[in-house]
Amino acid sequence: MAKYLVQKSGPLRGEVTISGSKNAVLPIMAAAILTDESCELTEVPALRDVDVMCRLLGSLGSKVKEEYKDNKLEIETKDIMTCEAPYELVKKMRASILVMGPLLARTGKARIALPGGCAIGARPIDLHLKGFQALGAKIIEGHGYVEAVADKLIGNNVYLDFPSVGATENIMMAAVMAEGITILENVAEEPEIVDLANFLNRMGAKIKGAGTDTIKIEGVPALHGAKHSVIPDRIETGTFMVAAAITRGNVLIKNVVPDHVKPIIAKLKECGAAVEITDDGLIVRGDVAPLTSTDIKTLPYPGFPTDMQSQFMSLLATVKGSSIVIETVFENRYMHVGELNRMGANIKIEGRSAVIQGEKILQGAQVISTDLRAGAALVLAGLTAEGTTEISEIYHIERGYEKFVEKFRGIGATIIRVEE
Ligand SMILES: CC(=O)N[C@H]1[C@@H](OP(=O)(O)OP(=O)(O)OC[C@H]2O[C@@H](n3ccc(=O)[nH]c3=O)[C@H](O)[C@@H]2O)O[C@H](CO)[C@@H](O)[C@@H]1O
Ligand SMILES: C=C(OP(=O)(O)O)C(=O)O
Repeated sequence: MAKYLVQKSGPLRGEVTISGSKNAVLPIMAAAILTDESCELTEVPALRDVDVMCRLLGSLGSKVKEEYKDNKLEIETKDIMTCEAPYELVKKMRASILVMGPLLARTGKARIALPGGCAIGARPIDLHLKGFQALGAKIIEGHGYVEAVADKLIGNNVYLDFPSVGATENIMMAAVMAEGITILENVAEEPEIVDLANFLNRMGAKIKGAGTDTIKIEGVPALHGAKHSVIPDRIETGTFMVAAAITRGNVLIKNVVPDHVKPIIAKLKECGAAVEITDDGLIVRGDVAPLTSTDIKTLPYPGFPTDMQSQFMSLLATVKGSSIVIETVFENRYMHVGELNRMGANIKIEGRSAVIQGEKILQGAQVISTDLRAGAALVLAGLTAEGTTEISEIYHIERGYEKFVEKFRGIGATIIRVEE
């Protein structure tokens, strides 16, 4: 099993370039099976999750040409060989469920292993299924699998109980070739939804309103191949922004969309960091003033992203004053707290809230990365901790960060990956 060894690193300085977005590329890859023509994707991050999606699409019948060196992917799905996403792949990556909408749209059938919960919450898929049902699909559950079947999908109005990112994407992909008009209300407004809608529209879909709470889809008979460049990863951006602040450094972060990280910019400024938007990207400085506490509540976009909660908590553990973090999106996203406390942080959990007493001198320790962002938070904490932080189960981190160690080393961090 591989591990990261992180040493206290002093102020990080220099430039880092952000990769394409994991959460945008995964649904876009799934959408590529909606056509029998070839789709070409660029700015594809070389990640474990992308690998799993390539394997899943391959098992469904796609020919996937990976040019990881150039961050390119070509996906061609002349025929769908099977409509099933097996447990073997779904258990490796929950986002495997995103093939359900496209399979249903293209073949009238999708059978997917139920993903179950994970380290951050129960994560049911009831809203995805309700949407498919509204479009005319019959849902059958049993033996750990869920199946959706429809002779024909027909446009309908769907109101989501919660603006779920995955449900918005899955239902949108199911509806693009349904007969008539579909109106999706109370949907997620994340930039990744907009990127997916832009890709689908390039394939010939008729989608309006992505990025707002209401999306209108006019069904079309078929989609064709398209080329698309994936948006930069706003969570990777945020992670390096916090890295600059927590080490009291000065880092230029390139290939970013500043609008996508507005809530992170706002919170870093509240803490006393300086953030400057330039033509080249974002310059984040943690060395201009003493950093102080702030409160955070995670919310669907454009609120503060849950995927940045743990990384920000590492920062709050080191600044002057006490902070409150409230996690409203996932019911159990505090697995990193125990590990941060083992490094000397003082964080108490009360239901969905965490109270952080700051200004702690963190100490390196052996810690476990329980999920992707928890792992990133431990790397950030390790950069300021006395001695060595040994992080295990880093496969979680490598699910979603491309060249993580290389990028950190490029701005002066002392971090190595070791194989045991
Ligand atoms: C691959 C991907 O894009 N992953 C992101 C996506 O996950 P994902 O799409 O799984 O997240 P959702 O927005 O669906 O989940 C948000 C909340 O809604 C609940 N829910 C969701 C669907 C459903 O049918 N029923 C239900 O109750 C979930 O349990 C959770 O509490 O958005 C999350 C919220 O921004 C991010 O943390 C993930 O990084
Ligand atoms: C929770 C995340 O991803 P996933 O939905 O793939 O588990 C994440 O990217 O932080």
